[in-house]
Amino acid sequence: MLRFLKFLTDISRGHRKALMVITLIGILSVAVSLSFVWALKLVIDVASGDAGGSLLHYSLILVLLTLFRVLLNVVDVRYVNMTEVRVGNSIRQKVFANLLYTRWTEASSLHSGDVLTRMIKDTDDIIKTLISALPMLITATLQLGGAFLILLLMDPLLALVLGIAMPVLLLFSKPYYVKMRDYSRQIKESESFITSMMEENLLNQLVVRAYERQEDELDRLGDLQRELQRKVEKKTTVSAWARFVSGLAFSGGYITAFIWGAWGIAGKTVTFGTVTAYLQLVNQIQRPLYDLMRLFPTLISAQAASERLSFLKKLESEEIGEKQFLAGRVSLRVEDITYAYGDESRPVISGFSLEAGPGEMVAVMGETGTGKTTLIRLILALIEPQKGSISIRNEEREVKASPSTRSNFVYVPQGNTLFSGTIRSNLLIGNPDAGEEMLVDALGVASAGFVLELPEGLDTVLGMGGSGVSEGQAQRIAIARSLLRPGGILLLDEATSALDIETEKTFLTNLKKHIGSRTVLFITHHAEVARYCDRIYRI
Ligand SMILES: Nc1ncnc2c1ncn2[C@@H]1O[C@H](COP(=O)(O)OP(=O)(O)OP(=O)(O)O)[C@@H](O)[C@H]1O
Repeated sequence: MLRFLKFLTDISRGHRKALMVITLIGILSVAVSLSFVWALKLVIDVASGDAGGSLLHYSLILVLLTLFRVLLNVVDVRYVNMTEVRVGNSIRQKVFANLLYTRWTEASSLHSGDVLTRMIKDTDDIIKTLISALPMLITATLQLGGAFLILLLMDPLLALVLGIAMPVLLLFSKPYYVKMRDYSRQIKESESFITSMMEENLLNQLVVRAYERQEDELDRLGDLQRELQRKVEKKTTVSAWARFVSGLAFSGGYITAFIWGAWGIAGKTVTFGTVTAYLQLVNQIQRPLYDLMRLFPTLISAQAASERLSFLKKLESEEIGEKQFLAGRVSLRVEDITYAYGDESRPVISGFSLEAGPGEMVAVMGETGTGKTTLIRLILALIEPQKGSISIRNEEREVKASPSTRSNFVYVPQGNTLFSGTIRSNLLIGNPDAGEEMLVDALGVASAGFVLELPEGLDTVLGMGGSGVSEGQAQRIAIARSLLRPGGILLLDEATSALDIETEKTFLTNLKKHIGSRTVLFITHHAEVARYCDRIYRI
């Protein structure tokens, strides 16, 4: 519980003033409601002759209080809605930023479907708690306390009789709390599974269709949904039982107050006004109690959500430090490196060395699974070698590869890595300041001149994953994007795998001609690529 409160305190930083205003509006509403009860009693007592004073005067107060209550409600809704959006945006920004800077090893082990569920659904639970549940917890407690105090002043015995119901409810709450928290966690896990499963299917639609897996996948979704339903049913049963007990207590309270009042009127010990006030007060005790009961599941769900979001927030970030950009002619040196993903007795790369200098094209070849992509990850300092070192140097200095030297590399990963949007916006990722001429030149070197022949040219809109162009075309746009980035070392991981031999040759000839003082490292299976290189390393 303490951890939950600490999480809420941290996450609400920057919004505490807004949350305080919402709580104050709530407190003001409570004060108005309690004053309303008092005014109601006076109006009826004056009307029935049990008290002196002006009926018009008290009626006017009653009307004004009603108007004020309605007005407060409108202000509250507006303020709550605006704060909801702001808090939601800020939580998602913080979590998303953390994810973008998380160490690669941790980030790559997360399932994006699970992460999205946490960022969307769990964040919603936290927002609901911060904006509605916590202020309501305060106002409901105040309303309960205030109404109880007035009742105590009016009729201490009735207040005590009704007051017994509360400790009974609290006694009941503990086992429910534990059970509901467990079910909430399980429900959230199930929701994550479902989102992950659907997301993976949408990403791999082609495989699903080609392997005619639609029915199987729908069955799998059905199983996961049934599992979720079972968990929700269990949670609902616990919560329904809690509602039943509390409902009995609340209704009992109302009937008690009503009969109490009727006997009081019969025995002439209380006035009509007092009985009306009793009933209003019981209502004002019941309502916050109902609210508190309703808050229970929300708070429990939010506690589970806070644990899941904390996990994302606590992922270890990379220490990027100040960027170390080496200008001019930059070379790369890999010295006797060894790397294992987990078990250090089974390294993926062992004692590997490599040199690549400015103006050189160097190839790293090896069978599949021998660690070529791992080498790129090491060069980009996404992971660190257990032994050996990787460094880059220009004429002035030599620096060890680290996240802060990443700006010196231009990387073309395997596969289609284009974003949805125009081809222009994809190219500008390489260099946001690139002008039209630079874009056209880069497309030329990458043998991607076809872009300019498209009806919309650079402004052709691509779908998710660059859909709208072929694999080979996407690869060439990705190469053009990389050529625009101002780093001294080009890392091309199977970057020509989807090109036909002629296009590949044209591209390699172009690249050799335009490489200038850049250092190029090819990861490749293609003998053709290796033929254009100055040196070949086997891994
Ligand atoms: N994130 C990871 N965690 C654990 N093992 C990994 C991870 N990524 C790769 N490996 C393992 O490391 C080995 C080398 O993988 P890598 O992707 O570097 O090979 P590669 O030479 O690039 O293969 P390919 O030519 O097929 O692309 C493989 O045995 C693979 O199973």
